[in-house]
Amino acid sequence: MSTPDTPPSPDDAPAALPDGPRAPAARPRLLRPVALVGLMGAGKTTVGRRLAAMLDAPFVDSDEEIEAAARMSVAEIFASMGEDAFRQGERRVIARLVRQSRPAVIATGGGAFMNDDTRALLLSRAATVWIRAELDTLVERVGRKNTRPLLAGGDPRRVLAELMARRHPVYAEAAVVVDSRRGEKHEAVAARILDGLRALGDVIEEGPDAPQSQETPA
Ligand SMILES: Nc1ncnc2c1ncn2[C@@H]1O[C@H](COP(=O)(O)OP(=O)(O)OP(=O)(O)O)[C@@H](O)[C@H]1O
Ligand SMILES: O=C(O)C1=C[C@@H](O)[C@@H](O)[C@H](O)C1
Ligand SMILES: [Mg+2]
Repeated sequence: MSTPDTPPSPDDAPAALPDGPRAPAARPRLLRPVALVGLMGAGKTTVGRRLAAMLDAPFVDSDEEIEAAARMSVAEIFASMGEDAFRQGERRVIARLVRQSRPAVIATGGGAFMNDDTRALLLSRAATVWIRAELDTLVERVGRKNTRPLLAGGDPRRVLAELMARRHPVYAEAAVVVDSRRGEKHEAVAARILDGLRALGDVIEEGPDAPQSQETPA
């Protein structure tokens, strides 16, 4: 115990209470929107939701936003108004989403990045991430749901292979490329995207207690 004429010793400091209340660990914070691009089945929607939760950021999906605005499913929009009308709606929706005041994780529709205007906008205002997956993986994943108009009535493997040949060189313009491998959990893909975003340097602000990269040095 220290007295008024003895300086306090470090031992006088209150003992750390291991089980006492602590400030909650601050999460990394998003400074710019993140736009996920890639083919149908890559995981833009399902991985994107996990990534947004890790960043405590809003999650938005351009397909879901278009559906809400049109009060129709993507398949119904394609059937009743055609693909061109869908693409115009997609361009407008994405332009709105990247300008939201609070940066969000945006899952874009698989074809959105192929539009020159949308791609230019995303490359200038968002951190773009291509979630890349092999053909076999995509074919297996899209087989779980039959709501994708571009795959309706055709052979999904053939259609996806054609889209892959056309789109991969364009998706490759994204700032970050992350492979989504078969058997790897959504969370693992989201964590690697977070590492990629950190490496860009101007997308994530670290909280004081934010967990550091999961990557182990080679
Ligand atoms: N890493 C993963 N591990 C296991 N399943 C996955 C993974 N990523 C995606 N999936 C599954 O693949 C399917 C398609 O994923 P998702 O809907 O997220 O793709 P998408 O890129 O949003 O496709 P679309 O462009 O058609 O909207 C879902 O059933 C999802 O759970
Ligand atoms: O790859 C595409 O062109 C598409 C992907 C989906 O996200 C939807 O936007 C729609 O089914 C078209
Ligand atoms: Mg999706």
